[in-house]
Amino acid sequence: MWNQNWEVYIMDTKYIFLIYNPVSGNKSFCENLDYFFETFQNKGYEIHIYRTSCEEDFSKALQSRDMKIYDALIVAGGDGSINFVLNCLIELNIDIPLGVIPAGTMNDICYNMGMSLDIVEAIDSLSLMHMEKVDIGLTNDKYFLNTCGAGLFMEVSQNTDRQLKNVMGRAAYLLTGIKELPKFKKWRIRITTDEKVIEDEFYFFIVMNGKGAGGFHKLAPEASMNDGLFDLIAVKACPLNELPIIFAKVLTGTHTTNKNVLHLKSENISIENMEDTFDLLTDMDGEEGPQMPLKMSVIPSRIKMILPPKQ
Ligand SMILES: Nc1ncnc2c1ncn2[C@@H]1O[C@H](COP(=O)(O)OP(=O)(O)OP(=O)(O)O)[C@@H](O)[C@H]1O
Repeated sequence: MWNQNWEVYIMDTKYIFLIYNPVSGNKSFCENLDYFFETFQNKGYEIHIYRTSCEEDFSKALQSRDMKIYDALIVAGGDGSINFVLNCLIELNIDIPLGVIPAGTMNDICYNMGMSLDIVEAIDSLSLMHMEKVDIGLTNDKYFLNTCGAGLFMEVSQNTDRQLKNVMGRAAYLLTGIKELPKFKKWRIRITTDEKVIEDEFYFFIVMNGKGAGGFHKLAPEASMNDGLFDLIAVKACPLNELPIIFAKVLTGTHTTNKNVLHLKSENISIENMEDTFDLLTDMDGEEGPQMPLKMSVIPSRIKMILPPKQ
């Protein structure tokens, strides 16, 4: 078919659009580009490619072509890259199956969706083109696939230096987290769900669509990306010596019954800052999120993702 730019597309060719962030993670996706081409070409796909050089490029990539010709959009990058693409797809009203390659540092989104974190294995799995619809979250006017939160450790991802991430990987987040410990403070917030209102002092809260964040794979052990619900996990302002116990339990996913942990499920959650004197930055899928107050809703089965086939 002919598109507006007078480029020729052949009707029965299958097309994939690949957007990759060359600086995500340890930059290793670039070494796997050839394998990506080999795998998809062998399955009969023609590949069009866009290399990002800044945040604005995700939107530019999707606006600069007729997305209707593509059978799928694949993003190679970290959680931030995936989040930018998700937001652009919805803002531009583009309905296309989305595949993700775990080329970032933490890759929480890929992990939560059951993808292998090995890039070659992830490419093999994507090439099977098994698709499922998943829920997404909306906070104020921004969308997320995995998390939205604020408080202790929530700014670590945004505050970690890119070069440190490239060289040290996940350990870079750990270093930044340790550096941020002395700054943390308790915070009075009001949490409103469809069922209840809770006002208390907390160290942090995180609203989860998937099970894990920040490399903690069982942060919301009961969460599911297709149950139409959020899982909120919040740690109350308890004595400091109780925090290590909670974090140890987070590793095994047994923290949700701890007296200092609030866990609830809801379709809609609002969070208001009740402090007069300070506000906190929010985090959304590892990037800076919207300003408080936050009004969050689940949008069930909103996006078709390419996922590993169920065994
Ligand atoms: N070519 C580029 N050079 C520098 N920064 C870029 C480039 N392309 C995109 N970016 C920036 O990369 C950031 C997103 O990085 P991304 O989240 O994908 O990787 P990561 O931080 O290593 O992984 P994760 O979020 O999984 O820990 C965005 O802030 C975006 O603006």
